[in-house]
Amino acid sequence: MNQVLINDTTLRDGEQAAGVAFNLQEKVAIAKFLDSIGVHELEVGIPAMGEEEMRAIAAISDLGLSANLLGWNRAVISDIQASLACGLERVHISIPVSGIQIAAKFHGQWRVTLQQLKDSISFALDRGLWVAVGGEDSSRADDNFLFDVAHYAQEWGASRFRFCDTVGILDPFTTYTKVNRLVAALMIPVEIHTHNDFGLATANALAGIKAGAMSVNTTVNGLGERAGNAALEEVVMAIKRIYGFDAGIDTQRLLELSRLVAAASGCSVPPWKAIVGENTFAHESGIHAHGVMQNPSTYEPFAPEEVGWERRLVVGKHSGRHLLSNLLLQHGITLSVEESQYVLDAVRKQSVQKKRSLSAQEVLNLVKEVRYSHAIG
Ligand SMILES: CC(=O)SCCNC(=O)CCNC(=O)[C@H](O)C(C)(C)COP(=O)(O)OP(=O)(O)OC[C@H]1O[C@@H](n2cnc3c(N)ncnc32)[C@H](O)[C@@H]1OP(=O)(O)O
Ligand SMILES: O=C(O)CCC(=O)C(=O)O
Repeated sequence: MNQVLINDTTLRDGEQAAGVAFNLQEKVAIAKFLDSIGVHELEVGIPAMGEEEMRAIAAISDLGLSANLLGWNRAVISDIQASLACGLERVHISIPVSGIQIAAKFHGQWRVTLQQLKDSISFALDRGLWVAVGGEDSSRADDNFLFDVAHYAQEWGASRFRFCDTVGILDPFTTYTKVNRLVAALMIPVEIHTHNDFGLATANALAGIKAGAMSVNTTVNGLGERAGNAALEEVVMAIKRIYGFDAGIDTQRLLELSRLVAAASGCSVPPWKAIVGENTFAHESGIHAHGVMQNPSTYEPFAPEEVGWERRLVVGKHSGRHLLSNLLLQHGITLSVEESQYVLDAVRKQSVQKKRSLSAQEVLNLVKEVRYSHAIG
């Protein structure tokens, strides 16, 4: 792996998640943050949506960020005009490539589809824009037709072709095969765009990269249409830690970024969410906590600080003696083996009642109660 460009689409596909609506300030703040941690490219929105969206995109365009900025467009001249009016220098032009999409959007008239693509690419190029093309629903397209469209896009002057698994129906093996063939057939770079309908968006994004895609679409927290997209934090950490490739992103700020997008989108992150979920570096189970206290690598794939977290050891239903003693020692308390077992039994009972792990103070209260009942009992 020599190069992987991260083209983050939180501000476009991320915002397409039902119910998510960023305002101008939020869009600007997210764009600035992504840029500041080294994300290479940002798909900043859809100018054709109208004046308000155009104002937000123009405001991002005026920031003078280091990241390349792309506006998303249909193969429609007025969409490209809207992108130009925002001051963008790069456009992504999307065209459906599967039979099902062409039937629904172009009454099955694929020649008309291609003509619209040709006209919009040439309109954009004539105005000095850098052009990328997206094959919407590439994963369900007839392979020969997909190749034809990609070749035409290349011939007509596009600088990149996006392979889209629009409804998230591929697995990593098929993604690899399909993307690899496309990469081999084209001179221009291929980008991989995946969806999470079967929970495979990140795995498929990695398969696309392994197959030779030079750039990958991500969204923060995996936000996006339906079940979302490949998560930025997952893709960046997976290529860093599994493939040993550093994409140049400041990973220590991934948690802060996740929180910014969670707040702006109103979509909270589940505790078990990879990389940024609250439980990713929390240990409660006795066997795990015992191991982590000896050596954190026993149960952590990398150090929490690498993504902005701190490790948490919490006492709860599954905890054991070692974790309990560790907590109590910090408060100057040592228990006998027998006392520890009484306290652990009480912790289990209370955790089940409260349906959570316990705070340090709650554990200390249980210690007092156990000691008192045994003193008088
Ligand atoms: C897979 C994806 O994520 S694609 C991106 C999806 N994102 C969005 O739709 C969010 C932003 N969209 C919008 O704000 C609106 O849909 C707009 C402004 C783009 C268009 O709005 P409207 O003119 O009201 O049309 P509407 O959304 O109802 O229908 C889409 C139209 O675009 C056409 N269309 C869809 N994709 C394409 C394409 N890639 N190229 C050309 N035309 C297309 C449809 O055939 C339909 O055309 P019609 O109006 O002639 O029947
Ligand atoms: O860029 C494109 O062509 C469509 C991208 C997209 O959001 C998708 O296919 O899911």
